Amino acid sequence: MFRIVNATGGYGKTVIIRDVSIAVDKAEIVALLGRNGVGKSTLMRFAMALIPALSGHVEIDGRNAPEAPAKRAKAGVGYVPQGRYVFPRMTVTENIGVAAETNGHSGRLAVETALREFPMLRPKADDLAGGLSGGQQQVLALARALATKPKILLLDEPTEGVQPSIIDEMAGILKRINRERGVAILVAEQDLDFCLSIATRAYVMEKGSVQLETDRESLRTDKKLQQQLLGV
Ligand SMILES: Nc1ncnc2c1ncn2[C@@H]1O[C@H](COP(=O)(O)OP(=O)(O)OP(=O)(O)O)[C@@H](O)[C@H]1O
Repeated sequence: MFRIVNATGGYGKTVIIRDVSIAVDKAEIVALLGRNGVGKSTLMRFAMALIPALSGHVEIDGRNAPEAPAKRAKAGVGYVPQGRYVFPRMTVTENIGVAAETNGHSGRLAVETALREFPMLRPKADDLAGGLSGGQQQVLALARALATKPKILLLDEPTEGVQPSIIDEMAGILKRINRERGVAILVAEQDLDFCLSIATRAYVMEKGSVQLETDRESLRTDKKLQQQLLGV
């Protein structure tokens, strides 16, 4: 359903990712693992057309994805960047409404759906997003991405700076979204336990390339692999 094909790209003349290919099927949850700085975020930016492709391309349902980020979002790619980026001076409701309307959907319906799906946001609906806790902002960023009605969600380190109880809740939320809405998820993470709790497959990156594709069982049992590739 979603494929990154032979992706090569970086910043200016510096090539960071080389010849990376990744596929995520409809309604799959796939993890993108690797140590700090191996290029996970850069691959996510490539997938969202936020950096130019030196070579390679992205396919959605067998078709080449449009090159501009806004068009890619309309074609069904939802993206939550590392550090989340909600609009801090807008309320929770406004954040969700704007995301929906920018992508041609009803803001009112998106807000209703989000507050139903994420009870944690209900008491905060009229609060400024900048005043929420890290975990609440992460959930809001997720709600914003979902308001665009994506086929696939790209999540860049969603557990970073989020307290453990909310990480567990987030894992539950992602599994539910995946099951009930049929949204595929590609999640870049350093938190192996979180990935093991939600993803059935993983790609492991090293130095800008995919070194290994593996399944949950192998990741869970192969301690040597964990140490070698993730430093855990
Ligand atoms: N905007 C940028 N301009 C130039 N170089 C960058 C930029 N962003 C990242 N890099 C470099 O690209 C390399 C890969 O970084 P990237 O953020 O993609 O890795 P990562 O695996 O996501 O790591 P992290 O978990 O720390 O985010 C690093 O060497 C980083 O310094």
